[in-house]
Amino acid sequence: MPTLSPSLAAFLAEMPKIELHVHVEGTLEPETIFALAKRNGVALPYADVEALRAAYAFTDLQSFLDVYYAGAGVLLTADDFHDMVFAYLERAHADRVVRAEIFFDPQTHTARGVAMATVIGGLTAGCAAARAALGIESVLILCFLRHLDEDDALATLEAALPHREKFVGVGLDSSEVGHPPEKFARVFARAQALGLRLVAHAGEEGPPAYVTSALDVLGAERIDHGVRSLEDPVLTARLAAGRVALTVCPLSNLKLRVVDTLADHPLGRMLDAGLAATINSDDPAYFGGYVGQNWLETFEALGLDRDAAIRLSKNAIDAAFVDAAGRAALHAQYDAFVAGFDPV
Ligand SMILES: Nc1ncnc2[nH]cnc12
Ligand SMILES: [Zn+2]
Repeated sequence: MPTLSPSLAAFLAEMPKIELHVHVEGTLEPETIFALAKRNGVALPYADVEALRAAYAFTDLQSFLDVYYAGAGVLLTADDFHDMVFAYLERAHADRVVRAEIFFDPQTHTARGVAMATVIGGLTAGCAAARAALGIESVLILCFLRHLDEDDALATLEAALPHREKFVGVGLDSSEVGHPPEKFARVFARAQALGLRLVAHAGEEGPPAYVTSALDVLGAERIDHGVRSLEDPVLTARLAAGRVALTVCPLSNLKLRVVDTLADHPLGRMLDAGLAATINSDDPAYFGGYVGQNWLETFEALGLDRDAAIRLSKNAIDAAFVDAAGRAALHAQYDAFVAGFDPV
């Protein structure tokens, strides 16, 4: 594997970043899971931290989700949600993340009797605390679990409406294959009518046709993952022409066996095809690295250069759910970094 030049490594480490694809429940570190289990008197199906970590040998998306939902079962109080998102934002800040658009899975919690107000209230307070303490911006995106039925998603959206101002959009995650976007057409139409932004996981394990229907049936503005899009030239041309952002998560794809090695990752080919790809961490506590690590390992494995870093960063700024002034400020901040970067 080629090693990064010290100059490119420093550039990647120090540049301002935007994270558009991170599941807050996927930021729970094993030690935190055990600490919260103790604090809340929740029994875990793992003897200790080592046994839990040993379960992180995933073979596919479902093998990960089974462990991820078990881990999320320790979250009960608003403080738990506050502390989880604050810890993530602290860690992201250390990676020079200036803005994070954070997914949460309310059905994982409401199904266990945790109130929607507890989930959203705790997360919102944690984001506000991180903004005040660190200056990091963040917004929340409510995801529907696609292995559940659409009526459950509709009821979840209604239950969240008293907190409408606390999340900017909705997404679709969990087990992809066998749960096509079409299953969620009504709930996405309802979310759109409410003025919410729309994203969906598609083309992670599922076929390119799921990406097409996420666009056509759900009205998704960004595609989460979308790495299988390249298998369909018509879709690829459409995504490129429309500058549809794809929130790619390389270490996730490696851990969940979407690719055999990072050197096989399609990110470089996606950029060559003109796709508006971005780099993100997905579930960093489970996949061996936060967003900074995703940048470093991917650039090393694929031999990408500084121009690619600038394109990927600009793609993320263009895809962020901010107004025109906010976008201009993010571009200006990034441009100032590039202009002022002092190679080592
Ligand atoms: N990578 C992923 N794909 C689908 N659903 C998820 N939920 C958390 N991480 C996910
Ligand atoms: Zn994801």
